[in-house]
Amino acid sequence: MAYWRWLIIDEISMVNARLLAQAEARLRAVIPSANAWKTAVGGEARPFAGLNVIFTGDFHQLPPPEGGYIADVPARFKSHEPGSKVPDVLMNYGRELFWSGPVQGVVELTERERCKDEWWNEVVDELRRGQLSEVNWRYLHGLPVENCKLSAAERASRQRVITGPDDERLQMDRFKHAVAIVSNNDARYQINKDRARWYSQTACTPLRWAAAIDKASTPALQVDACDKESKIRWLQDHDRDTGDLCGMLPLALGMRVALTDHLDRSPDKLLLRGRAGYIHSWVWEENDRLPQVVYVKFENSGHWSLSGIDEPGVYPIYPVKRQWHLDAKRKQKLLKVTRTQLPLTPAYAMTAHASQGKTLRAVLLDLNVDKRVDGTFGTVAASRVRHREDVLILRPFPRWLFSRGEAEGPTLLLQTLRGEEVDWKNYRDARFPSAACEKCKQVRCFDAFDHKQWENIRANRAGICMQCIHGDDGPAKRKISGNRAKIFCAECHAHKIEDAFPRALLTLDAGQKRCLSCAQQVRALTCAACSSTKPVEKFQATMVTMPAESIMCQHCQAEARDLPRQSRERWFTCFACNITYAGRPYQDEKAWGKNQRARRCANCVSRSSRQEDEHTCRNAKCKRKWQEHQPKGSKRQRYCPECRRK
Ligand SMILES: Nc1ncnc2c1ncn2[C@@H]1O[C@H](COP(=O)(O)OP(=O)(O)OP(=O)(O)O)[C@@H](O)[C@H]1O
Repeated sequence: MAYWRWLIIDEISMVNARLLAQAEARLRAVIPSANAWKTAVGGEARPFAGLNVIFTGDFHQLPPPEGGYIADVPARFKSHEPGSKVPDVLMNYGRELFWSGPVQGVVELTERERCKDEWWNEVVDELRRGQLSEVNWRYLHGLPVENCKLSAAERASRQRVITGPDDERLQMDRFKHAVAIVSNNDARYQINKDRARWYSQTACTPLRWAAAIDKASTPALQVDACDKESKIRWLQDHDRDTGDLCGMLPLALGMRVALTDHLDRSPDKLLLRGRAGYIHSWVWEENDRLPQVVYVKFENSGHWSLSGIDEPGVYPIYPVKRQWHLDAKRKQKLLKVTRTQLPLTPAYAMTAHASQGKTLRAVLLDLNVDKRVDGTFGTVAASRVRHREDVLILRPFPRWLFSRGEAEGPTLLLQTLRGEEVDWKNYRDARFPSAACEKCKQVRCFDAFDHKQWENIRANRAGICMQCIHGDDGPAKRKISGNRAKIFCAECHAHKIEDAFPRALLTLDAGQKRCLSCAQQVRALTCAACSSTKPVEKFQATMVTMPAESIMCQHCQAEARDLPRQSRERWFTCFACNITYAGRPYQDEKAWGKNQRARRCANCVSRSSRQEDEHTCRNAKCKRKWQEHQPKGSKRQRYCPECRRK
């Protein structure tokens, strides 16, 4: 390692930020300081100890399942508050290697070599951008497309979603052994077992099950979860949780299997994890749980052959021992189990993560995935083949799953690596609107205000941050779980999140909406009651956040309040904020005449009028509201103090 000069890391999108940080630190620790390239002119160690590192990959492909995505925007670009806490230091360090300088330069490959099918490449591109078009979605499903001028043959070739289990294309040779690409390991494990059974039936060859032998360590034996039923359950868990060894491994002669571990790294054989082959033969006594050895003939194996085995490309696979933990999610893992099993799995299904980087002869896709699955699943799974004819989609899928837009992190990272200027202030304003707290006067991000206070700010009124309300003991931030879709501001031409807009201005048509910071810059307003344009000082602060037809100057407000109730056709006083506006309330005609609570302005319409620590009595005859602080964890009182006494 002391003489290494180059390090090449492929599929960088799947390397997690924490692992990259650990690798970088390790290199600096092990490479001797005597190496001239390790230290810079100033004497400090260079990143990666001065090695030349080449990263290859595409950040618009799948992110790592855990450990932090390198292409996620680092915390320092998101926060308005200098010195705010970084959630995971190691993860942040790994990200910064890419975002702040050590990675210099980027080379972009723009030509597609794997697939020359123009239409399929167009579909893959749309999936990559998270903008699958309606037309292509309809073609994939074989649905009619308006004004389609394609030939019947072309349209048929574009229908990749199968019509059902009887679809003739499933009987084609290439799809009989084709691998199914799925989104998670549970689905992969189940499909592998089902298709192994199906293979043994269609090939008329007996299916045998190799059952893993699990030996629990003493600490594991002492916990309750180590009884007989649990051991049977372990055999059903998928192999990623159990040391990459299957619990029940179906085996049949001629069945397609893949390695779950690196077996032989010699350059002629390269029997690495994921390498597929067919079961050639085995040595397996009738009553044994496991075979003594399974011989696998590997695909594209060249001409090597082992001594004692005549047929080229055949390799003996023996059972191996691997350790796994019952408490794998804990930091200090204690409950160790040792499993003995063959390092093989049926090669009929793989996760999209495992497929990334591979070129496959034919694939079966399941695109009807959970909405939490990363949007890039589609592009990774669909781009493994050379022609559209090599893909079949197993069931219909909704278009919205792949039309949720592309992740912003990879695009911004690419801009940064290209050396382009990124407007970080604009980025922060669009995603993390901020405001000054009325009490401490510090500019805080919107999640530092509770919902009620932020609603005040959205209506251009004063708001107090959570820290000033609760002190150091209370929560400093609230959890934001709203819609993160961006809305276009007609004034500053930026796409911003909903929280950056006054609630009232969101009722306007698209193209007329104005964000809060643009609304605050308005210097003159026109009163809808007297039609005169006056400086903004002549209006209440909240008027800048209202649509033109609701704006009323202070003079007209005072006049309106002196008028009799009957004249309220042209103005109203909001029940929640007690401000008089021109026009009619946001509520529908029927409600506003009868129910004064419904008489709310567009800023207050969906805001709860519930006070902090306010409760409504459960007693149907009482329904009284009372205020009482009920700490978390204590028994919740559902009846008011008076009903409790009764
Ligand atoms: N210069 C080339 N000439 C001909 N074919 C090529 C060339 N480069 C790549 N290919 C073909 O494209 C296939 C995919 O290439 P490669 O694995 O390098 O792509 P990739 O960019 O890593 O894709 P991904 O990251 O999506 O897996 C190769 O298996 C090869 O068949």
